[in-house]
Amino acid sequence: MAIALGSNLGDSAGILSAALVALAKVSGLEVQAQSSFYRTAPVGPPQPDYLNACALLAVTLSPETMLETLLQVEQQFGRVRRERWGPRLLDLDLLFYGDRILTTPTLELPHPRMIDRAFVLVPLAEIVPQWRDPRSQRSIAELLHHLDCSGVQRRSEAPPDPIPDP
Ligand SMILES: Nc1ncnc2c1ncn2[C@@H]1O[C@H](COP(=O)(O)OP(=O)(O)OP(=O)(O)O)[C@@H](O)[C@H]1O
Ligand SMILES: Nc1nc2c(c(=O)[nH]1)N=C(CO)CN2
Repeated sequence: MAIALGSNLGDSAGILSAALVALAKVSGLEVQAQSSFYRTAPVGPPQPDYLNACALLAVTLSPETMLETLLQVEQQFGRVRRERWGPRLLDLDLLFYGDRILTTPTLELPHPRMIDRAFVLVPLAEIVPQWRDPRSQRSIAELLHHLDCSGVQRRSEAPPDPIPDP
């Protein structure tokens, strides 16, 4: 499964890195790959630029438990829910879970807005370029073809793949 990370308040690079460390400590969850960090123009109301990234996770947790885990890590980093699409210290979204298509009152998979967001698809293409949207069957490259990527700028190299514990 994959997640998107975003922050546009505080030390965004430190927050995204620390959130990935916090997630890697959750039992039943392994961070398999993470993208570079990207500075991205805000979508929605006027607000500071975001730092965005994506990560690929191997999990034994259900989609619902994963969503709860992401909400807990958001709260750990002091996220206060205010206006929709407004500024935040940390936003974690579940992008997809295998090729499951799911709609419950609290969780929709794949994330319904991810295919319209260059700030999600550009980092995602780095770590899972072969992914296809199970609804439209379109590849990331096909989806990106229709999007304006001019507001998405790479800020850091992806770290090397994690060395497995002995
Ligand atoms: N795939 C998903 N990933 C994360 N949250 C989801 C997903 N599908 C539904 N939700 C629901 O959306 C709720 C609101 O999420 P959030 O506050 O992060 O929205 P947002 O970041 O303002 O906007 P967006 O969802 O467009 O990124 C969550 O509490 C969760 O129940
Ligand atoms: N560039 C960018 N814009 C956004 C982002 C984000 O992560 N990056 N998140 C939002 C709330 O989901 C609203 N707007």
